[in-house]
Amino acid sequence: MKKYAIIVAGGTGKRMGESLPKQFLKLGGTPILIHTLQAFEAADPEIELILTLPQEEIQFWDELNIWHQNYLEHKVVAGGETRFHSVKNALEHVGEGLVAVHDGVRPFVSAKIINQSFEQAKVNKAVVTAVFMKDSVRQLDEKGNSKNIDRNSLRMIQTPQTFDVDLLKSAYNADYKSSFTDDASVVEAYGYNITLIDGEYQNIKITTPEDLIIAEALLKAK
Ligand SMILES: Nc1ccn([C@@H]2O[C@H](COP(=O)(O)OP(=O)(O)OP(=O)(O)O)[C@@H](O)[C@H]2O)c(=O)n1
Ligand SMILES: C[C@](O)(CO)[C@H](O)COP(=O)(O)O
Repeated sequence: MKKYAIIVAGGTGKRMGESLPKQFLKLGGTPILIHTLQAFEAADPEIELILTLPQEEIQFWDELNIWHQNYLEHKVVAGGETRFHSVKNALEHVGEGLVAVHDGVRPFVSAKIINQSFEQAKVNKAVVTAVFMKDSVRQLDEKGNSKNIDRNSLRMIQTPQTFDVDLLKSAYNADYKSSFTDDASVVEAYGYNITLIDGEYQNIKITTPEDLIIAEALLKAK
């Protein structure tokens, strides 16, 4: 079965607070996004890679690739206003089979998780990686009062999120809603059940400045 991966990197990284979008910041001297693409290549070189980027950064990315001699084959697609719109644009370049959607800023995804996601998606069609909560959690009401929530009933959701292509394309025909923070929320709104599989704590999303410090440490420990 043909395998695709949409690597979403069409954001601007506001929470990182740098002028350069965070996906291009360096980790061990190499841009984060190159680490992420290499993780998919290492997992299975047959996976067809589709990368979404902000339109205004496409030329910069070409130059970065030449500078870092990164010759991994991939198709570049302009991103959209939100992650939802970026995935929707990328789906136009995906044929039949299975597709993993992965955040470009999660460079520590392992080959094991990528390959397990595709294997499980052959059976369950909508497979999402998740880890248990480590902290206690409380829910706020409208008055600002909080109450404890059983953390065993919660999961922290990661990517890859891997789907049957026809299912994901059908789900993405929906109009955008602000509750669509990931692909699972889009597919669930379409009426399909999500299968959770174990993710990995090291598969962090680099979002705010301290994540870069953690990422450098994770890279050294690899
Ligand atoms: N219009 C967008 C917005 C986000 N993303 C991608 O979705 C992933 C997860 O999003 P997030 O971490 O929120 O990235 P940003 O939107 O760039 O960050 P911020 O919300 O801080 O601006 C990132 O790899 C990001 O580049 C995308 O492809 N297109
Ligand atoms: C897709 C995601 O990484 C799953 O945890 C997350 O929902 C992205 O959220 P963000 O608000 O765009 O960072």
